[in-house]
Amino acid sequence: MNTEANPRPETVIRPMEDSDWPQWVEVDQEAFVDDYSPARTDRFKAILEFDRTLGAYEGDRLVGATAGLSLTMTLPGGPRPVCGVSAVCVLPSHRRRGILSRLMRTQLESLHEGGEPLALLYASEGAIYGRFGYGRATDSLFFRIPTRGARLADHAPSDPSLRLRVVRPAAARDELEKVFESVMASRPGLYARGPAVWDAVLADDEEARRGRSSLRCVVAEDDGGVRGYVLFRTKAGVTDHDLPDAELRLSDLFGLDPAAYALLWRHVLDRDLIARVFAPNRPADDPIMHLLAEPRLLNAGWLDDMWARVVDVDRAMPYRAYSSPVDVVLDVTDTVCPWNAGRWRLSADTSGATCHRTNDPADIELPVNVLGAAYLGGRTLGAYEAAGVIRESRPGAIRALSAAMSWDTLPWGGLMF
Ligand SMILES: CC(=O)SCCNC(=O)CCNC(=O)[C@H](O)C(C)(C)COP(=O)(O)OP(=O)(O)OC[C@H]1O[C@@H](n2cnc3c(N)ncnc32)[C@H](O)[C@@H]1OP(=O)(O)O
Repeated sequence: MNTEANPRPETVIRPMEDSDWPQWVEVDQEAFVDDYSPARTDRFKAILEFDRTLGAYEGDRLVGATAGLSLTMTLPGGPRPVCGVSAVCVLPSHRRRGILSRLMRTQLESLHEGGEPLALLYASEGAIYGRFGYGRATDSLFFRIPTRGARLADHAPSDPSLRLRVVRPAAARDELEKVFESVMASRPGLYARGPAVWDAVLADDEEARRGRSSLRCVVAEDDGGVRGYVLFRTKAGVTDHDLPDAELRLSDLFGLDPAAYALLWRHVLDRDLIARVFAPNRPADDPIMHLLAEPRLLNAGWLDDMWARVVDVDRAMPYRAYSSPVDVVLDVTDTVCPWNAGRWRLSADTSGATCHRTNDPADIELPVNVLGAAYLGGRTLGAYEAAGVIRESRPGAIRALSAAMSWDTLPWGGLMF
């Protein structure tokens, strides 16, 4: 018998419907402590797929939610469908009652029953998702480069056939999309941007500006067409002594080749009146690190980028390519998705991989998070061994798995979803 004076209604997890949209916006705004303009709300809605959402309901009242996005992401070996997890929120009055846990488990069960074998997300806080089997898979760097003295080294590539063109971003949209589509396959983690995502990238209302200039675009091109582009905003400023103190905040910078890439960096570092270039989201192996004559001027900082979750070990491990041959028995711990727990033989070489249940003795014991962390190719597994997170019973097994799963170029998502 329930003896509480005001018993809590039962919380039910089910997909959301279009009519729940206003409630969702309210829960989201409360949870993220933010107010959204109608334009931003519309952009958010356009990216969502209602049949891939889950809501936590008390009666008809929405108190928590999550969304799955059908993304095509470059994995080691090429672009594949994956599930992007986004818009996770629980009403502040209902937090720490296990609602997120139920949403996460239900989402993973439904992926297990017929979805993609890999889920990825950007975390609002790094301490949340490890408990659900996600591993930190990609890193991003931020640079705060004082432009005074920041020049490219003499070895930086250049191509006299290249020229710059200042253009309104919306007018160059087709060309930007083409450049992005061409570079996407070159880096694990980059994912295809559909029309709604491009709308958001190029959004230029007051909320998108957040106190900065309108979105600017410069393309690098030759007679054959556009070979790269940069998108940025600026924040005007002068010092007390009337010296230029404006900041240029970079969003996208993509080049199809080293010369176009270098020219775009040259340009942003050399704009008149700009005192600093702030590049808040760059890959961990950004080539600019090898191009600045004085690399210390990068003033780099380091953040987590995407977190990855292997939904099904047997489907996910052959879903990507491998850099070198490996044959190992993995003993996986996974309390959230028990179907993954136990021993699996992973056999892979550069032509493909298989992953099957086995009773053979384990070579490596590891939590499922580490498979997610290493999945996109950006982790060396020796560090997890040194941290006591994984163990080998066959000498050399961890090194072999690490070499096989690592990938050149390092993974990076490029744009939060
Ligand atoms: C992919 C994305 O969308 S990331 C965005 C996530 N959303 C936000 O940050 C918005 C603001 N926060 C919220 O909406 C909520 O507080 C959430 C979603 C983070 C957590 O929801 P809750 O329903 O409170 O989580 P739940 O009660 O299931 O907690 C499960 C466990 O995670 C822990 N946990 C929850 N949130 C956090 C956090 N922010 N930091 C550390 N631990 C956390 C809980 O303490 C609990 O631990 P336990 O199992 O050891 O007891």
